Amino acid sequence: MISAHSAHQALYQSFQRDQWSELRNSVPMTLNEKDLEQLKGINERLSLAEVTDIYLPLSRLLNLIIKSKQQRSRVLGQFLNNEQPKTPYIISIAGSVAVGKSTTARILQALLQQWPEHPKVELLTTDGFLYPLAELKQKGLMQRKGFPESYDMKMLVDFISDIKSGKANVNAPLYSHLSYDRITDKQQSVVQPDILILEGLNVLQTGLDSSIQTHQPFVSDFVDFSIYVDADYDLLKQWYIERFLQFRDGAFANKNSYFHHYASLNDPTANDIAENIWDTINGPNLVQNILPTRERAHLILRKGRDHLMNQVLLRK
Ligand SMILES: Nc1ncnc2c1ncn2[C@@H]1O[C@H](COP(=O)(O)OP(=O)(O)OP(=O)(O)O)[C@@H](O)[C@H]1O
Ligand SMILES: CC(C)(CO)[C@@H](O)C(=O)NCCC(=O)O
Repeated sequence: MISAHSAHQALYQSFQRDQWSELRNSVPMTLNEKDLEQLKGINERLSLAEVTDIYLPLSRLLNLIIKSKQQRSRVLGQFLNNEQPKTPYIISIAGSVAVGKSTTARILQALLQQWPEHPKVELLTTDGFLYPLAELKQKGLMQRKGFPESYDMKMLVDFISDIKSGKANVNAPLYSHLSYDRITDKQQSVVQPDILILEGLNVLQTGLDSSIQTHQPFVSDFVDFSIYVDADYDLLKQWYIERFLQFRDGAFANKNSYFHHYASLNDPTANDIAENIWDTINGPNLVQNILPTRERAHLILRKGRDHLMNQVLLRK
C-alpha cells in the first residue's frame, strides 16, 4: 500500500510556515483597524500573525483562482455566444471536530469579501444537515453523531446542487450547539453569493466510503476548491477537551443547553466526560471517516501547538 508520506509527496507541494508567509509580499491587500477588530471578534485567541502569515497569502491564492474561473466562464460565453449563468464559487473546509474549521471559515470569509471580484461571501456548516435529535434517537444514532449515517446526505447534496445550478434563493437547515439539535423555526437562506464556504466534517466524504453504497453525486462534485484542516490526534483531543471545559463555564450554564447538567461539574469530572466523548465518538469518527478523506483536498493546512499553522500543502 502506498504510504501517506509518499502520497503527500506525489500529490502536494509542501511549504513550511516561513516559506508560505513570504508569499504574503505578493498580496496587494492590507488590513486596516476595522478589519483587525472584526477578525478579533471571530476568535479572541486568534493571533494576528496567523492572519498575515497564513491567511492573507491563502486569500490571495483563492482570489487568483476564482478570477481565473470567472475568466473561463467569460471565454465559454464568447465561444457559445451567450452569457454564462453566474453561480457561486464553492469552497469546502473539512477536518476533525474541534480542529477549528469554523474559525478558519470565518477568517476566510472576512478576507475574501474584501476583494471587488467577490464581495458577497456566505458561510454554511453541514451541522444543520444532521438528522434532528428525535430522529437520531429513533435510529439509535445518538452515539454516532457526526458519523456519515447521522447526516441527511441526500438533503445536503440536493442543497448544494440547487446552489450550483444558480437557484435564486436556497434554504438550508440550521443547527444549534446549545440545544444539540436542528433548529426548527429558522433556516439560513442563501441568496446567490459570489462565494459559498461550506464547512463540515463530511464535505470530502462520498457514499462509497461507507457500507451503504450509493451512486448519487457527492458534495465534492459541486465544490470548486477544498481545504482540509489537519492536526495530530493528541492535539485534537486536547482542543476538544479544552473547548468542552470552556463550554462548561459558558454555554452550558444556559438553562436551555442540552448539556446544562454538566455546568456544575468539577474540573476532573468534566475532563473525564469530555475525554470519554472524544474516545467513543469524535476520535473514532476522525480515524474511520474523516482522516481517510484528507488527500482528496486541494489544500491541507497543518496546525501544530496553539493552533498555529506549521505547514501548507498545495495540490500540484
Ligand atoms: N486559529 C485559532 N487560534 C486559537 N484558537 C483557535 C483557532 N481556531 C480554533 N480555535 C479554538 O479551537 C476550538 C475549536 O474551534 P472551532 O469551533 O472553530 O472548530 P470546529 O472544527 O468548527 O469544531 P466543530 O466541528 O466541533 O464545530 C475552539 O475552542 C476555538 O476557540
Ligand atoms: C455536531 C458535530 C457532529 C460536528 O460539529 C459535533 O460537534 C458533535 O456533536 N459530535 C458528537 C459528540 C459530541 O458531543 O462532541
